[in-house]
Amino acid sequence: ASVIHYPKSRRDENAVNDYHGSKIHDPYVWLEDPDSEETKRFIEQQNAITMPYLSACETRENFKTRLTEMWDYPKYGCPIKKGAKYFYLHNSGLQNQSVLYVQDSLDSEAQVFLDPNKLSEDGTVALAKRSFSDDGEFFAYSLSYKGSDWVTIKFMKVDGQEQLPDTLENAKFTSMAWTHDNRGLFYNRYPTGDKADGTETDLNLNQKLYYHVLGTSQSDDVLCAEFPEHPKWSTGAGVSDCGRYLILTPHEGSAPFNRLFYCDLKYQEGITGLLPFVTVVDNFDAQYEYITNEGTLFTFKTNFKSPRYKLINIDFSKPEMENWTTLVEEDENDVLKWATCVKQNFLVLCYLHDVKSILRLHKITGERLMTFPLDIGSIVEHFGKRKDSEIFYKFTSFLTPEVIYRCDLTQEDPQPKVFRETNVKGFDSSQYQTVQVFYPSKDGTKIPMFIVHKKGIELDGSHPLYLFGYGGFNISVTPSFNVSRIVFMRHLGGVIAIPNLRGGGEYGETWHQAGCFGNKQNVFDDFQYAAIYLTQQKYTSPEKITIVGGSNGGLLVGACINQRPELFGCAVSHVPVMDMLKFHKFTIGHAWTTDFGSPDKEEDFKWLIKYSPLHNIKIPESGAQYPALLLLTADHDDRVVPLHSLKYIAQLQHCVGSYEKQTNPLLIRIDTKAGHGFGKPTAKIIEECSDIYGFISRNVNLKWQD
Ligand SMILES: O=C([C@@H]1CCCN1C(=O)CCn1c(=O)c(-c2ccccc2)nc2ccccc21)N1CCCC1
Repeated sequence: ASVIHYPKSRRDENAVNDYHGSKIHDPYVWLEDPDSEETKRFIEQQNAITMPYLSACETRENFKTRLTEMWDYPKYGCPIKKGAKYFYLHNSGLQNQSVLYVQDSLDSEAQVFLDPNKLSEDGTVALAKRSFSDDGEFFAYSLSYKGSDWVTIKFMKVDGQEQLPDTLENAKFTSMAWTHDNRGLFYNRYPTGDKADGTETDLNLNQKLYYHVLGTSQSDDVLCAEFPEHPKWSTGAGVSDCGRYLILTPHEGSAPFNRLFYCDLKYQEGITGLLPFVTVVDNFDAQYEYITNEGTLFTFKTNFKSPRYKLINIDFSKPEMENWTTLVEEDENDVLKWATCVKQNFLVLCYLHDVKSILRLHKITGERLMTFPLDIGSIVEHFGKRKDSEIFYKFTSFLTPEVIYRCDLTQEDPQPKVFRETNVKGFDSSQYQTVQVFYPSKDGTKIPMFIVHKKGIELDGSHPLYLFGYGGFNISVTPSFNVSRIVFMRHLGGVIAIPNLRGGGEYGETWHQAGCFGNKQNVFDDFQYAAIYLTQQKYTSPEKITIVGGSNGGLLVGACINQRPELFGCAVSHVPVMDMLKFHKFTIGHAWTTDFGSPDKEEDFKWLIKYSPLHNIKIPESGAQYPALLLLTADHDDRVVPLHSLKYIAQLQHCVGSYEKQTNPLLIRIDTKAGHGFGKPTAKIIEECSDIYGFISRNVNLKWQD
């Protein structure tokens, strides 16, 4: 492979920080300023070697052509009923953004209601959240620009699809909850500096709850809740199904724990200032998620003394814990993922059983009525409200694009029916198979893993393998349909492996905690032992393995190539967290201490310094080298700011780039008008995928198979 000459970048040898007595160098600290000429030049120099390298990958164009063809299939969201109309998202195939349609009934002519593609020529304006007033008269929606977490809230009158002038800026991580008198809506805002466009790295603190009265200007919005003594708290709020109560559930971090307050809006003469809240739960020991209420009797989904979650009832007329009752007990194996009340007195509950979805119908009084028939896979979307008599849900799996089911609960024995089913032209799922295995990690813990591949392959160690991991924040990696992975299997002979690493939510809060704080190394071990297992079982061999992860999964990749470079031939790390000593200093990074711990605490620092990717780069022992590495980030990523990737690649190229055995490339791709991933236009996704699989093919020596 041609040796790459990496740009030389300034190292500030005076930049040293003291952490609990340890002196830690930070030579690329100057890369933390996104607006400096030096940082901009660094980015230009890196892209100047990366983009030509990626364009030269010979399979790239084949991959892009085939990916574009296969991607071009219609995608639908579940219909949602608002007032007397139905609304649903639809993408004809290659549109940059999905379009919101409206129809008077499920089988009547649909019209475009809101087309985000009209809001930018390159598709970088995305529709984030949607919120209809309870009677469906008004519609609020938030727009995200260039991939940033910042959103602008806009309003429409549904009849006549009339755009209203109201515009709310500086919202982020925001609720959008209408009062049932249609007078206005609750939302969240952060105080901002002079720039809040997603390229700034300023900390997001002191989120406040406001009430916007329709027809007024944002400067008149009413401040309803704030916690000046707790700057890290979020102030997300919701309005109860009956419209009478405002439920406030502050979070302090990313863990499934929140406080619980409410305000009885009935006794508010309008909303004119800070609201009086009644405290129900005043600690972060558990999560309480509003499901529904009947008068003062409230149902919550909780992990209080139930790590796999359960449903409880709290009567707000006597909210003390000793009066709480259990409506649906915690299951002894399965994790309760969501619950919704439909048709007044039914509950639909969705569980995860060994990483596969299960859907059940219960009476509102708790007892189970039936389990819906369902294939092996995931329920990824659902819609059904207390006042509706039907529920829609979307199923997907590794080899099933998507099926939307409708279940009409007015029937005696309700049977779900296929409402919409999409096929991908040129893809014959019968040629492939999915298996689930349970392999031992370093400490012997059995870890579930899905393996997807063409039927009939020889287990001779010859197959290129795409190993994807996440492992944190209580997020479950469940089966999903991914066209680029289908192309990798179909045209590059690839095998896909998805281990469900500790730190995720696959087995509830115990599984999550097993990958947090001082247990974080379990996540890296689980991933490394997945590669060892797949090599031992002769699916593949080390030089043919590509490990892939994004965000917290990008940290996983960074840590694993530092710790065990000899296990993998290639690595792709998307928008990763790499500086574990400073992550809490930028944007919303402070909320991640609930998984990572805090560098400001001595005990936590001791764990963090041991695996922090930026601080554990070294020449591999015994003649090994780093896998071929492609890092990806973007200028408007304000979830995980690009400085993590910039500092990591600078340090890696400096320490390892000129090591004579390091013939694998160590590259970074910095995109523009893009962010952490949410809302990315189809065109950008296809370009990025083509670059990634071209990079993998070139470094794992794959040939295109027609
Ligand atoms: O993106 C992430 C993690 C994991 C998934 C969600 N996530 C987040 O950081 C979630 C971002 N996020 C928040 O952090 C908070 C919040 C605000 C103030 C106080 C507490 C929480 N509220 C949110 C509300 C809606 C959507 C996202 C929200 N990471 C990037 C890398 C490491 C973790």
